[in-house]
Amino acid sequence: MASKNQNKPPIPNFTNAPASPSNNQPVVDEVAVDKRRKIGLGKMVGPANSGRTRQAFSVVNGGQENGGPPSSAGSECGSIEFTKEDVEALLNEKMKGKNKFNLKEKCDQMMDYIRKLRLCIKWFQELEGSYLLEQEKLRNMLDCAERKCNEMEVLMKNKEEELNSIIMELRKNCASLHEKLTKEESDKLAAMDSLAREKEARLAAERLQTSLTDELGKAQREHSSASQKITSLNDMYKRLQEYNTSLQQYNSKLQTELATVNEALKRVEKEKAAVVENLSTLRGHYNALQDQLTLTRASQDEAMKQREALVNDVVCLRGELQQARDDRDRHLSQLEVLTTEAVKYKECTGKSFAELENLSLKSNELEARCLSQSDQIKALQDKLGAAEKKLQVSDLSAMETRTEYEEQKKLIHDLQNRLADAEIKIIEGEKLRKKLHNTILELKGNIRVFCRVRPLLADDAAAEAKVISYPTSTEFLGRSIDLMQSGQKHSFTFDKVFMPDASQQEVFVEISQLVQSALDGYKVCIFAYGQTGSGKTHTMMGRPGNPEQKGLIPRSLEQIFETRQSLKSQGWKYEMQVSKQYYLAFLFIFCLSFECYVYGHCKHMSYSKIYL
Ligand SMILES: Nc1ncnc2c1ncn2[C@@H]1O[C@H](COP(=O)(O)OP(=O)(O)OP(=O)(O)O)[C@@H](O)[C@H]1O
Repeated sequence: MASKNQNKPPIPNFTNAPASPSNNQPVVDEVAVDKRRKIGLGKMVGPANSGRTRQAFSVVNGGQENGGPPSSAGSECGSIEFTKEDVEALLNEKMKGKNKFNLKEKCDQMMDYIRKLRLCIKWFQELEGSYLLEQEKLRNMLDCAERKCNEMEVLMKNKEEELNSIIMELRKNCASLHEKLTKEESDKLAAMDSLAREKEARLAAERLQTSLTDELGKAQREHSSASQKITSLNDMYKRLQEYNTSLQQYNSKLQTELATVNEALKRVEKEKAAVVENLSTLRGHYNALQDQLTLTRASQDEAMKQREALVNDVVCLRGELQQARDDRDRHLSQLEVLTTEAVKYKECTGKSFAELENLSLKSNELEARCLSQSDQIKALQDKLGAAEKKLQVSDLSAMETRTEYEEQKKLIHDLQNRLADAEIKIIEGEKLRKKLHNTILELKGNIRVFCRVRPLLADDAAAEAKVISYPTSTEFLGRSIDLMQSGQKHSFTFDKVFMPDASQQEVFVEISQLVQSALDGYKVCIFAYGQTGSGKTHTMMGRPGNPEQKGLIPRSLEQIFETRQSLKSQGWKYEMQVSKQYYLAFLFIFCLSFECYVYGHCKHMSYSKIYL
C-alpha cells in the first residue's frame, strides 16, 4: 500500500472547481481506471477495464506533449487522460494571441481553456472518488483485519490460558511424579531390603533344608540298617525256634528209646527171674545153665555195658539236652534282648518316623514358604522392574530437567555476566556522569549567586512594587533585575533571578544539582544572605509541614535520603552525621548556611567526607 501511495501523482487543489456538465459517468470512470492502471493501482475499486484504448491528453491537444498548452479537446473527454506534466502545462498555460484586442479569439481561447480545466477537474474528482472508494475498501479491510486480529488475540489469550493451565497441570504432575519417584525409590529400597532379607531367610531355610535332608538320609539309613537287623534277628529267631523244635523232637525220641530200653531191661530181669527159677529147677541143668549163666552174665555184662553205654548216652544226651536247653535259654535270653532291642529299634524307628514326618512336614512348610517367597520374589521383581522402568522414565525426565537446569544455569550465568558488565558500565557511566555533572557545574561557575525576589506582603507599601523591574532582553532574561532609586536605575546581574511567583520547587531545581554534586563527593556550601524579612528562612526552611512550601534544607535532606536508598542496590553505603560544632553553628546560622558530613563508600569506590 505504501508503494501505491508513493506512486500517486500530486493532486492539485481543484476541489472547488465546478464539475463539467458535459462529462458522463462511464467515461470518467474509464479515465480513472486507466489512470489507476497507469500509476499502478490495478486493484482499486471501480469498473473493470473495458479494453478500449485511450488517448493521452497531449494527443488530444494536438501532439503538444511537453509544456504546450492543450488545444480544444472536443467533447470526447472519455478518451482523455491527464499526466502531471499535462496538468502543470494546463495550469501554466498562458493566453496566446497576437492581437490583444481580438476579444473573440481571446474569448474562444478562454472557453477552450475553461473546458480543459473542467475536464481536468472532472478527472481529478473521479480520481478522488476512486481514491475514496479505495480508501473505504482499505478501511473495511483494515476493520476486518482488526476484527480478525482481535479474534486472534482472544484466541491467543484463551490458548495462553489453556497453556498456562496445562503448564500448571504439568508442573503439578511433575511434582506428583517427583513425590511418586521418591516414594517409589523408598519402596524400592524397602523392597530391596526385604528381598535381601528374604534371600538370607531363603538361604538359611535352604541350609536348614539340606541339614534336615542329611539328617533324614542318616535316619533313613539307620532305619534301613535297623530293619535289616530286625529281619536278621527274626531269621535267627526262626532258626532258633526250628532248632529248639528239632531238639525237642530229639529229646522225645531219646525218651522213647529210654522207655524201650527200660522195657527191655524189665524183660531181661523177668527173663533172669525165669532163668533163676529155671536154675533151681534146672540145677541139673546147672552146668549148662552155669554156662548159660555165665553166658547170660556175659550177656548181662554186655547188657550192663550196653546199659551203661546207654546211660552214658542218656547222660550225654541229657548233657546235650541240657546244653541245648541252655543254648535255648541263652538264645531265648538273646531273643528277649534282641526283642527288647527290636522294640527299642522299633521305638527309635517310630521316633525317627515321627521326626521324619515332622521333618517332612517342616520341609513341606519350608517348601511352601519357599514357593510363596519365590512368588513374593517374583512379584517384587515385577515391582522392581516396573519401578526400574519408572525410574528410567523419571531418570529421563530428571535428565531433561537437568539439561533445562543446565540451560537455566547457563542463562543465569550469562545474565550474571551481563549484569556484571552492566554494573561495570553503570559504575563507569556513574563516574562519567559525575565527571560531566561536575564539569557542567564548573562551567556554570563554581561560585554562583542566585537572587530571589519575595512577593510583596500586606505590610509592604504598594509603591515599592514599582522599584524592581526585570529586563526582558534575551541577554538578561531571567538573570538580571533593575532597581529604581531616586529616579536612577541600578542594574544587577546574577546567575539566575527567581521572580516573586517562583515556587520553592523551582528554586530547589537549581539547588538539587549542587546536592547531587555533594553526593558525588564534591564539597558544596549553600547559604542565604539578605536583609531582615527578605525571605531567607522561607527559602531555606520554608514550612516543612506543608509539602508545597518546604524549603531547600528539607528538600535537600529528602534528596540525600532518596539517593542513599536508591544507591543501596548498587552497593553504596552512606553514613551521615551532623557534628556538634556544626550543629551549634547550624543553630546560629542555619538561615545562612547548612553544613553536614556525608560519608559514602561503595564496593567499587569510596570517599570519606562531603560537605553540604
Ligand atoms: N517567596 C516568598 N513567598 C511568600 N512569602 C514569603 C516569601 N519570602 C518571604 N516571605 C514571607 O516574608 C516574611 C519574612 O520572611 P523570612 O522570615 O523568611 O525573612 P528572613 O529573611 O528570614 O527574616 P529575618 O532575617 O528577620 O529572619 C515571612 O512572613 C515569609 O512568609
